[in-house]
Amino acid sequence: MNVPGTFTLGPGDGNARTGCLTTAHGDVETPIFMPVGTQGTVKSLCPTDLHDLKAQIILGNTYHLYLRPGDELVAKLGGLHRFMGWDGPILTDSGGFQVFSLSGLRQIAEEGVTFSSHIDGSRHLFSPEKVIAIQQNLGSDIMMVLDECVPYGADRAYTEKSLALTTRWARRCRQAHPGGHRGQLLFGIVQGGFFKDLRAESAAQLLEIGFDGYALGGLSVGESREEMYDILGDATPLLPADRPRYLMGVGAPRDLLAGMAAGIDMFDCVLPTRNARNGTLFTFQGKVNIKRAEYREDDTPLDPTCPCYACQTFSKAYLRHLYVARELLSYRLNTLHNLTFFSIMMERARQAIRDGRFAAFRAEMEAVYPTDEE
Ligand SMILES: CNc1nc2c(CC[C@H]3O[C@@H](OC)[C@H](O)[C@@H]3OC)c3nc(N)[nH]c(=O)c3cc2[nH]1
Ligand SMILES: [Zn+2]
Repeated sequence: MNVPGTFTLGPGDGNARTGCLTTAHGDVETPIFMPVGTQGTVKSLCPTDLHDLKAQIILGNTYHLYLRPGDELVAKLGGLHRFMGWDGPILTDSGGFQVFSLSGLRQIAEEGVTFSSHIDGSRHLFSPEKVIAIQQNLGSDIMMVLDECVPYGADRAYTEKSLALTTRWARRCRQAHPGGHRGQLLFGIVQGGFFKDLRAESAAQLLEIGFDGYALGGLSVGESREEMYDILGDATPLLPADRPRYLMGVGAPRDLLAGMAAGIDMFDCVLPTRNARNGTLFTFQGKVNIKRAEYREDDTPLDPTCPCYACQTFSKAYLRHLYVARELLSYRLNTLHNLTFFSIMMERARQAIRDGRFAAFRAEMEAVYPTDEE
């Protein structure tokens, strides 16, 4: 078995590429979509469900798990893998994003960011050293550095100042986790807002520090699709080709396709799990809003080509009934299906890249997921 951090590139097609990332809990075939399991669970699913839908790696979140149940407790109970019963790879975000998006009363200083818990208002400090210690306690296979995800619309002066601090924090994270520690990998996060020269500066600074992988942060923060794609196209080639490239918080099917076309290897987004809970289901014939009256008497499966338990067992009429009745089973079946769709879509994308027909695959998918939609 390769040492954790080994990233072997497979066949490519244009800038799209396939690869294999070795982690301490197994290999990850890329490009990959990672289901979000913020509080130590992919909402409404068991680990066995995740294995059934061929999830290769899932996400946990430092901010949430630190506040509840506590990273020290999770460490005492054997780490996040044992705690949640998931034996595959886990990536945890540093919590930088959640501190800026969820908590109250934030103060940014050289030392780190001080914030109030969204749960009980208690005050906490996230320093680079602290978020590394938390992720080491959780035992995640891929850790993220502490960064400031610059808000959309921040001016150049703010972005520049934030970038300099974020780079100093990244350096401190690397010093706190020089590598090798139980095979836990550490990824840097490129910031720089929507200023291409600042993005280039950020990438160069992170490369000089040296990380196991590189993420594009500060995107999917409310910008237009063209603004995201503009930065994506410009910044991705600045990331080393021989290391994994991770686009944080992205995204819808069309955004995954655009990301892969630009050379991105890893994605995460709450879309499939969150949309499942509000009745929006993804199929290879397009999106289905299961609460619509047209499905009231529809005895056909959601997607006859889908191997998931929901599509193999129930009708649209039943899925609609569960949703309208707010039954818990609705969350579970809809989530099972949506994550199965994302998993199959990514498998088909990997095969299309290997076969040199990614452009055709992308066009086929965009025909049912048009770029002008929501
Ligand atoms: C949605 N758009 C978006 N999400 C983002 C996240 C959270 C993903 C994390 O948040 C949780 O999902 C909401 C997941 O835990 C995920 O873990 C990686 C980011 N995290 C960091 N550290 N830095 C960024 O610049 C950043 C940008 C994002 N843009
Ligand atoms: Zn299905």
